[in-house]
Amino acid sequence: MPAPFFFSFEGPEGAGKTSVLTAVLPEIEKIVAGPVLLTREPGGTPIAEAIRNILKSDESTGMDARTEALLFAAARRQHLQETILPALARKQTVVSDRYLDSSIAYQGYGRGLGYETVWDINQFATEGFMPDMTIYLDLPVEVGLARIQANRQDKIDRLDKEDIDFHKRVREGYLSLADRFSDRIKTINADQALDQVIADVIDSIKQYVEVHS
Ligand SMILES: Nc1ncnc2c1ncn2[C@@H]1O[C@H](COP(=O)(O)OP(=O)(O)OP(=O)(O)O)[C@@H](O)[C@H]1O
Ligand SMILES: Cc1cn([C@H]2C[C@H](O)[C@@H](COP(=O)(O)O)O2)c(=O)[nH]c1=O
Repeated sequence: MPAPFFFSFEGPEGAGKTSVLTAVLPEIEKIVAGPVLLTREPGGTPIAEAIRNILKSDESTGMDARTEALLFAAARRQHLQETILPALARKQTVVSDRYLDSSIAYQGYGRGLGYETVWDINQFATEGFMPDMTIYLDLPVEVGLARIQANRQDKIDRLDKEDIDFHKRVREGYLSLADRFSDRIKTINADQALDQVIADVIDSIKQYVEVHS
């Protein structure tokens, strides 16, 4: 069995992470020939899920940007210590729906706190622990927002409701990260039929595992 891997999935709102993850998880289990733990950020432990509820709630409208960044980082710390690292120690591959890149994109670029500030607080939170490979689902923000407005009006949360310029800065942040960490981040065109997105993601993970086993 290959070494356990830590994969993260990233993307702006409506990129299709949930749809893709549901489809690719059984394929990843076959590729790594072992058990896979699917988890998410913010969340993945009771404490981090409680922080998630605060972060997503409309009652948190007006939350200070640094408070927001610190809460995401705190949830990440707990998730890493309680869920991710123990699973890897059990030789279980971990797939996380979002990780540190989300903080750089949303708080660093979206909120304008800047790359360095958000990177630094997350170094404290993670002690530098990063995914082996990150799948970034890229698409124009208008396409992603139209998808969620058409399909899940009821579940649109505080961050989804930010204005279009915020979401454009988030995408710019992701594109800049994909450029800076091109060895780790694999960009997938998410503005195509779901089956094609799924096939591209599976191919990328297969290639990565073949080379790194
Ligand atoms: N490639 C695609 N083409 C068209 N529609 C899609 C595609 N991928 C996902 N969708 C639809 O877009 C909506 C959002 O998808 P999904 O919930 O998987 O995205 P997400 O990235 O998890 O969103 P968020 O992070 O904002 O929760 C869903 O209704 C889904 O059916
Ligand atoms: C980890 C993380 C997440 N966010 C934002 C991105 C989304 O708007 C929500 C999470 O919702 P999802 O439906 O589970 O994708 O939180 C963020 O701003 N910063 C972060 O570090």
